Amino acid sequence: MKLTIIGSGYVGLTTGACLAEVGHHVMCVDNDARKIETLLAGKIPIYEPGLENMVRKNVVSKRLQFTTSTEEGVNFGEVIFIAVPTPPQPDGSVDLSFIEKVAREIAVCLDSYRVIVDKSTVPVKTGERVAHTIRRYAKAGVEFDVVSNPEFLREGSAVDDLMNPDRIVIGGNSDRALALMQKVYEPFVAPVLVTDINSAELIKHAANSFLALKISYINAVSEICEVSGADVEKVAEGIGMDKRIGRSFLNAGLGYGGSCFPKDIAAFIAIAEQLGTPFTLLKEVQNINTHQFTRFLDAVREALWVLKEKKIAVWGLSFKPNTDDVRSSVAVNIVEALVAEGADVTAYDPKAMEKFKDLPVSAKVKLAESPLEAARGAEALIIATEWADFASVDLAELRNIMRAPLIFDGRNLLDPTAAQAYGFQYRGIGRGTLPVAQG
Ligand SMILES: NC(=O)C1=CN([C@@H]2O[C@H](COP(=O)(O)OP(=O)(O)OC[C@H]3O[C@@H](n4cnc5c(N)ncnc54)[C@H](O)[C@@H]3O)[C@@H](O)[C@H]2O)C=CC1
Ligand SMILES: O=C(O)[C@H]1O[C@H](OP(=O)(O)OP(=O)(O)OC[C@H]2O[C@@H](n3ccc(=O)[nH]c3=O)[C@H](O)[C@@H]2O)[C@H](O)[C@@H](O)[C@@H]1O
Repeated sequence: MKLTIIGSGYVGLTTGACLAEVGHHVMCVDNDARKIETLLAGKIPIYEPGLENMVRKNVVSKRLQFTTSTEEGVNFGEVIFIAVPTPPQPDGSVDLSFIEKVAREIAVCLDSYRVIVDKSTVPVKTGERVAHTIRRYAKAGVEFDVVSNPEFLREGSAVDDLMNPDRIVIGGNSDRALALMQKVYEPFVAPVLVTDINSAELIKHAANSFLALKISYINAVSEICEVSGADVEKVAEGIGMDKRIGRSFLNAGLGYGGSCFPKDIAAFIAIAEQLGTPFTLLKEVQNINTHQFTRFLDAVREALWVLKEKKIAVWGLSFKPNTDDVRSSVAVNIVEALVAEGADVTAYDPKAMEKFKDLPVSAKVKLAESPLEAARGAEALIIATEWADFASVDLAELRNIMRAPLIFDGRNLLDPTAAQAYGFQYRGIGRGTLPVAQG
């Protein structure tokens, strides 16, 4: 089939590459001319395992094309996916101006029947608005349908998530559109759930909010573990062994970050509020997330007494491992907080340092070429992202090059007993009452 994706960012590019990989002909559109130039030059603007090879291969076979022209894209695809940003507004509600603009842009180019698919994460009832907008701006008599097809990929494992999805959700009310959507997803081995548009839109916000709720739940438990001398890793294992609960998304840490959870939870709260059904549980999910971050920083302050001029190493800048994405990264928030208090921060990340350099705080942070170089002479080490490389660092060498042996492991990456055996004072998250000296 011929498919078009409008918005060649994280979701658009990975989805486009995977749809081409399974045999479709895909045209990715973006109004950022530099991004399209980069892609046309064979470079990938994001780091995602497996993506670069997949894009190259499908560009060579001409199944994947790039353009800045929406008109070209609308003429090309029978199905047109919208994958543009849906950022938060200051009050948490969703800024739908990108979606509305694309709807108008598509409308004026429509000449014959197209299925317009919303893949961006949008509030319930957005599909109805998109359909009205297209109807208003399109030539009289042109036929089209609007479908909701939310995306569930995770950054860092996007290719695998797209190629082997747990489910494909298609929300629509036209048999013609649903038949074309079934054809799009025919090559994938995954259950397809067909719903109305509103339910499909709601599934996305409800799923992300539930995952965030799981994280906040275990983070709240981690605080109880700390004061009671229990180990959250064991507690998570024990509750996760119940198949009804499951172990995934029960990793206690610094709280959830990234370009999706913080904005989507805020959005769902705003959506519920607007519908007159306040979702107070999710406000508590947010509160716990903030509290988890604050109490981690408090523990650092408590141990170091004064942060000003203290040399602190931070391992990890991306919001999670296996990505170079630093959008709403908790690791970056930690760096910002340390810098604001005058600490002398040296950071290292295997993939995210280039993108970190675009952030204002980077002007006040030194970047190292390896985890050990970042830790040289440091009075404390903070592990902010759980990159696998960090777990294999030689602890004896680390102990030798640090000025003071303090580790704050915000991701429970290291084995506390091993760290202590090498003379470190180790503080993880929810890992009993391991002491950290004061002053
Ligand atoms: N990043 C993720 O892991 C996931 C994101 N989502 C959702 O997907 C949507 C897109 O997110 P990302 O891909 O992360 O955003 P992104 O910011 O990486 O990409 C969006 C792209 O759209 C382009 N764009 C904006 N307006 C345009 C227009 N009028 N015409 C053509 N291109 C235009 C931008 O230049 C940008 O390249 C959001 O709603 C997000 O919540 C859903 C699942 C996963
Ligand atoms: O809508 C989206 O954009 C996507 O949001 C998340 O994916 P992503 O943000 O890429 O990454 P996650 O693996 O979910 O991690 C999000 C945050 O939660 C944190 N997290 C995750 C899991 C966990 O157990 N503990 C924990 O603190 C991570 O460190 C990270 O800061 C969802 O997992 C995807 O299903 C969804 O498609």
